[in-house]
Amino acid sequence: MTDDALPALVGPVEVVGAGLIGASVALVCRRLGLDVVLRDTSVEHLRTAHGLGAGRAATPDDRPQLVVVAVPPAAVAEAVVDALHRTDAVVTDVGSVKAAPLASVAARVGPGELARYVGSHPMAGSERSGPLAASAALFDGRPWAVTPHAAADPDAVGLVESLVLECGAAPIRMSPEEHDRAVARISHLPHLAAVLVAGRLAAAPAEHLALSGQGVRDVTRVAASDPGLWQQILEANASAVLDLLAEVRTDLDALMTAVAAPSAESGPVTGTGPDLVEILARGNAGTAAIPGKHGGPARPTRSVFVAVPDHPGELARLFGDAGEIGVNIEDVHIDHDPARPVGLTELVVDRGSADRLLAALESRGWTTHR
Ligand SMILES: NC(=O)C1=CN([C@@H]2O[C@H](COP(=O)(O)OP(=O)(O)OC[C@H]3O[C@@H](n4cnc5c(N)ncnc54)[C@H](O)[C@@H]3O)[C@@H](O)[C@H]2O)C=CC1
Ligand SMILES: O=C(O)C(=O)Cc1ccc(O)cc1
Repeated sequence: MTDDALPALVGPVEVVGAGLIGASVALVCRRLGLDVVLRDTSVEHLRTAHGLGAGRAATPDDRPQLVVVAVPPAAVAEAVVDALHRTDAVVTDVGSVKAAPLASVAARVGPGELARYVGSHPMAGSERSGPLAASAALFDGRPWAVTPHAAADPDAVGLVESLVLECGAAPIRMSPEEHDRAVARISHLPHLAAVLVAGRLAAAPAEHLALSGQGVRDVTRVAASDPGLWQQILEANASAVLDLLAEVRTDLDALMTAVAAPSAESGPVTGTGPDLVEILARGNAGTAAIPGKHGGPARPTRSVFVAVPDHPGELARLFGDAGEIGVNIEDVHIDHDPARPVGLTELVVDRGSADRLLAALESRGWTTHR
């Protein structure tokens, strides 16, 4: 999707750092037919990204319209400064933290160069890294923060928003400082919560782990991410993260008191903190507050569980049937039954369509679980 009021992205686009995010941006730009120039300190990543069709190696004659810096957080400022010195292109970066790299860039370039720099941050990715994990569909329907500083050239901001739209994402403009407070809450704290829960599993007895279901997988998925990347992200946003961790420490104390407190049936509740149900209900309120896909209000969904035989083509048949029944699948998770050659597939659908989907799948011979 493009916006006629914004400057057109015509290329060449230079991508510095052809890993998960950089190679994904590059694949989108190649799909648009743009000339894409790749740079990476890793010859292997460069070769892999090129082999995936993400672009070609840079030459001294290249004159990019836009440079996208997609290197690890601690290397962002240096790579942005280098791109501003080396080219007359608009320069953006996709780093997970915005204020500290901007301060470092602003201290090292002239005003004309600084005007061409507009930071940004796609709220999409995965626990994997490197070009082999890249996908042109990575940013589809995702929010992408665009964080201009006060002296940014409006055309440069517009070009970065054009890139975001071309990637299928939704640009959300905010200041670098507000962005950093926001991601501390919706990305960095959730990451640390996942890490703490997953850390309790590392040395767990095998017979405990054998009971693992979808819940523990949902809560811990991002804890599989690269520790080096996350060390850099958390160090760059330490102040906002520490503020939230202090609040969580208070919450944890209240939770321990509430779990230890006698229930209403077995005796009077002592203390003045929230009781367990209040704490659990606050979790409900928090999950309901997360906007739905495409930034809209959260739409109520329900999960429909279907046993899918472990044979080639069965999943495609299930999706085909759901399509014929006319129900949109919002999300999908697959769990493997350790005891049987089936996958338990969770289809997340609009709450109003769930009963219809269940009945129609059952009539087509699928084994469902309510
Ligand atoms: N992993 C994720 O899910 C997300 C990451 N980000 C941000 O995107 C940036 C890139 O992260 P990923 O793509 O996940 O990492 P990655 O490790 O997959 O890719 C980084 C690439 O940069 C290269 N590189 C390192 N230093 C370099 C330098 N000085 N010059 C040129 N190339 C260099 C590496 O060889 C690698 O190919 C980070 O700043 C991260 O904070 C943003 C959104 C999501
Ligand atoms: O895997 C996921 O769900 C993520 O949330 C990935 C992610 C990692 C770092 C970011 O700065 C943004 C997104």
